[in-house]
Amino acid sequence: MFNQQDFIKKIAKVELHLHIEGSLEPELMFKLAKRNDITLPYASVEDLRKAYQFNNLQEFLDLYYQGAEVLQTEQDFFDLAWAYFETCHRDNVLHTEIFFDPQTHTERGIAIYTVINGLVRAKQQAFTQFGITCEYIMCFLRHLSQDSAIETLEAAKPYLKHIIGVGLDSSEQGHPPEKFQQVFAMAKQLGLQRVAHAGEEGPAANVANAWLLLDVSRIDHGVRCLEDEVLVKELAAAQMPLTVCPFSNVKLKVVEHLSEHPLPKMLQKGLAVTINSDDPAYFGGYLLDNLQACSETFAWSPLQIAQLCQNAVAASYASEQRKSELSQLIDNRLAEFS
Ligand SMILES: Nc1ncnc2[nH]cnc12
Ligand SMILES: [Zn+2]
Repeated sequence: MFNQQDFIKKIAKVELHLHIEGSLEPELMFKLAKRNDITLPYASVEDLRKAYQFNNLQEFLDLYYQGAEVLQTEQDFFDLAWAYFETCHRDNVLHTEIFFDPQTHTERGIAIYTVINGLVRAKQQAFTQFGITCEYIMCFLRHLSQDSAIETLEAAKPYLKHIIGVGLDSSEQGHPPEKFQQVFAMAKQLGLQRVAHAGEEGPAANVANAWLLLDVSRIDHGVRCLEDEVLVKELAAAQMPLTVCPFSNVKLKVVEHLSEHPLPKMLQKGLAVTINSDDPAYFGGYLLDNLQACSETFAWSPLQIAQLCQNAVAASYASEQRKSELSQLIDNRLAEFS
């Protein structure tokens, strides 16, 4: 008998919106705290999990930055990324483009090479052991200054071969894309891809300005673009990829319930939607869980699910050869189940 959940598990998947610091599960947080002699303000893993109730993005970010403090050594960053790659392998996520936030660590005195070396070692092992391909996207924290972002870009220059692009994350309210125009222009000059969180909590104008002023090739979240009909038409016509994160939007109260998520409307308008997990350790599930829950809630057909997976392949920064392999794997799985 056709089992849709099994189909979603087995189909080749690509993730384009995942913060590695947001994949830090409470168990690993406690393990690293112990290893680094840090006392967490929670008595147990259960206590910590109970604290994961958020009314908005900022409440989440406060806990997320606090949690990241257990990350101190290259081995810690390796262990963090390795745990995520193991989940990818389990769930058949075959290509992933991972955000990391160097300023969260350099502000605490951790060297950028400590972060990057640990992440790169995990990526190399994920390829040799699991055949998973991965790219890293370095995000600037928008609550910090553009000067700090420029300093970060300068510090990353020796490691640019490990970084496919730059992104923009953290508090959207009060920190619009135009604040980072110069550093994004510098990143473009260096040949880096550009993406930005926009229209998550902030207005549709942030989506338009990220596109226009930062010259991004993907919008992260973008759900609030729906408030501007002209913009929606332009995004759809250009097939600008939107990396939508359904569980995140529910946990951060962008929407009250998954059933109220605007995903069906976004698809109906012809937007280039992809499904992603954002910060799975904090939001209750990985890419597979997001896809399975959405497919149940919105009664998606196997063809629709395969199309969403193909959207992620098309929007990825993988090589053309890798894209073609991934696309073929998706088609094969669909053919097998039809
Ligand atoms: N959902 C999100 N929005 C903005 N910044 C983030 N950093 C980690 N997760 C984020
Ligand atoms: Zn995000």
